[in-house]
Amino acid sequence: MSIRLPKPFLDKMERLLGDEYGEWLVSYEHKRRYGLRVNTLKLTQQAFLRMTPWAERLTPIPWTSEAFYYEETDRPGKHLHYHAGLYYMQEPSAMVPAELLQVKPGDRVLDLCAAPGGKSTQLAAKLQGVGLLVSNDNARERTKALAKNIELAGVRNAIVLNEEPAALAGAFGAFFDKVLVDAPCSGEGMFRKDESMIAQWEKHSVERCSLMQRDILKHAAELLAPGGTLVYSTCTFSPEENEAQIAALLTARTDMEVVPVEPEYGWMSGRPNWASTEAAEAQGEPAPDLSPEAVRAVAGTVRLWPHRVAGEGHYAAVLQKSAEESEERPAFDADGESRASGTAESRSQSGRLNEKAASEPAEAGGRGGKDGRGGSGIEQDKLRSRRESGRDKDRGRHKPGRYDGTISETDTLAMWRAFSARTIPDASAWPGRLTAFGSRVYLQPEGLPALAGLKLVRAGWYLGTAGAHRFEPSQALAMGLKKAEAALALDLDADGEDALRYLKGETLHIEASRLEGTAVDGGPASGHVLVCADGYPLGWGKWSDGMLKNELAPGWRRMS
Ligand SMILES: C[S@@+](CC[C@H](N)C(=O)[O-])C[C@H]1O[C@@H](n2cnc3c(N)ncnc32)[C@H](O)[C@@H]1O
Repeated sequence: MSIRLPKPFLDKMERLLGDEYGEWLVSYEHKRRYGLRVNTLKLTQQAFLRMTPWAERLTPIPWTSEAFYYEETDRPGKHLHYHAGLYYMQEPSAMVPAELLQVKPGDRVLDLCAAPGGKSTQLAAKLQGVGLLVSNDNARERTKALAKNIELAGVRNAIVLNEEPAALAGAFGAFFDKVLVDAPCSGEGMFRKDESMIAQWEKHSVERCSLMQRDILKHAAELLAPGGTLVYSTCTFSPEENEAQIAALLTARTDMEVVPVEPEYGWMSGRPNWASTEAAEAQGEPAPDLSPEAVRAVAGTVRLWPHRVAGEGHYAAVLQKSAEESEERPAFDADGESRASGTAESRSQSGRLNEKAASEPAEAGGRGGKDGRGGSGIEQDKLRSRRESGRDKDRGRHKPGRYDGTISETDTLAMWRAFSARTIPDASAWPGRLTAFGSRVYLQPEGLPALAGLKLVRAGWYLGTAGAHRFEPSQALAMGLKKAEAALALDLDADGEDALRYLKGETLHIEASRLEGTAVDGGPASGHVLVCADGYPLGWGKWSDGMLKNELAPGWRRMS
C-alpha cells in the first residue's frame, strides 16, 4: 500500500471491522473513482451525452440520477463545458446525501455546512429554480468558492451566508423543509482521495469533530420545520461522528426519528452497537447516556465502505421531524410565488422573520471588487466599512448618473431596468424580488425572510453593479441566463480558437453576421453580448464595429 495510514487509525479500524478489516485495507491499493454530475439547471443528461467528447467512456453512478464515473485521463475540468457550468466534478459517494434529502421544486432548503458547494449545486438542480436555497458555511474564506460554484452552476434562487448555525437558528427558527448537514469531520473516508487529509486527521481529533457536530446538529434540528427532513452526513468512519451523533440527537429530541434508508448498491446499514459503548470505550471514554430506542434506530442509517462500493467512505442518516398540524407557513407555488400565511405574520411580529426587512438594504452592500463584478466579496463587511468611514452619509443625494462613490438604490434599480430592457428583454417578468444593496442589484427568491443581522455573502442572484455611467452586468448574471434570453448573443465552438481566447480574456474580431439577435431598440447591433460556447453562456462581451471587448470577470478567466 502506498498510502501511509496512521497506526492508531488502523488499530481502531481493525477493532471495529473484525473479519472485514483485511478486505477494507486492500481497498487502499485500488485507485479511487472519479465522478461528475450533469447540471440539469442548464441541460438534460441526453443533451450532455450528445455533446461530450468522452461520453462513450462514462458509466452511470447507480445512486445518483444524471451522474457518471469518468476516466481521469479525460480531464473534464479542462474542457470548456466545465467553464460553462454544464457539470460539477464530485466524488461519487459524496453525491448520496443530497440525493437522500429528496428535494423538490418549491422546497425551502438549507445547506448548513455548504462550502465549496458540491452538494449545494446538486440541491439547486433538484429545485429547478423554484423555492429557496440557503447555502451557509462558517468559514469565511471557503464561502468564496461556495458563491462561485453556485454562480457557475447558474443558480438563480440561492442566498449564501457566512454564519454559525446558532445565529441561523435565531434568525430563521423552524423555517426549512429540508436541511442538509454535511458535517465537518475527521475525514477518514477521504484518505485515499486526498492524502493531505491524514495530516488533518492527526491535527483535528475525532473528539473535537464530535463536539462540533453535536452543536451543529442541535441547531440544524431547530431550523427544521415540522414534518421536514434532515440529512446528516460525514466522510468519516468513526462511530463517534456517525451513529453516536444520531443516537444522541434522537435521545435529546423525541420529535425526530430516523427514516430508514434501504441499503442498496452495496451500502451497509448503520451499526447500533457502535453508537454506544464500543465507540466510546474505544476512545477510553464513558458511554454517553443514550436511549435504547435511539441506539436501535441507527440501524436505518447507511455506511458506504470503499471495499463495498465504487466510491470513498461515507455515512448518511435521514431524519424526520414530526409534523404539528397547527403549524401553517407560507409555501412556494410551482411558479415560485409565495403565498402569505398567518404564521409568517406572527413570526414577523416576534421580530424573527420580517418579510419587509428582507427587501431593505440592511446588511449587504459594497461594490465587490475593482471592476464592480464582485467575483467573491463578502458584501456585508464592505458595507460596514463604507458606513464606518462615513462615505455613505450622503446616500441618495447625488446626481443620477454621476458616480461619486455612492448611488441611491432607486437609481441603481433604474439603471438595471434600463440595462435589462436593452440586453435581456424578459427580465422584468422574472419571479423574485428585485433588490438593491448600495450600487449592487440582486434578485432575491420570493418568501425570503429578513436577513438583518446575518453575514451575507450573496443576497440572492447577483445581477450587477450600477457605475458612474453605466450598469455593469455580473458574471453571475451571465452564468444564470439561457442563450435565448439575451438580446444579443455570440455562440462560439467550444473546440475552436475563439472560445479559448475568450476564456483567456482576449479581445476578439467578430463580424456582425456572427452575432445572434438584434439590439432591442432597433439600432445598430452593438453593446453587451452574451458570449456562449456550444449554446451555453461563458460571460459577457461588448461588441462594436467588429470588435468584441472581453468582459469576462478576472477571477473567471482560464490561465493555461
Ligand atoms: C465536509 S465540508 C462540506 C462540503 C460541502 N457540503 C460540499 O459538498 O461541497 C464541511 C464544511 O463545514 C464547514 N463548517 C465547519 N464548522 C461549521 C459550523 N459550525 N457551521 C457551519 N459550517 C461549518 C467547514 O468550513 C466546511 O466547509
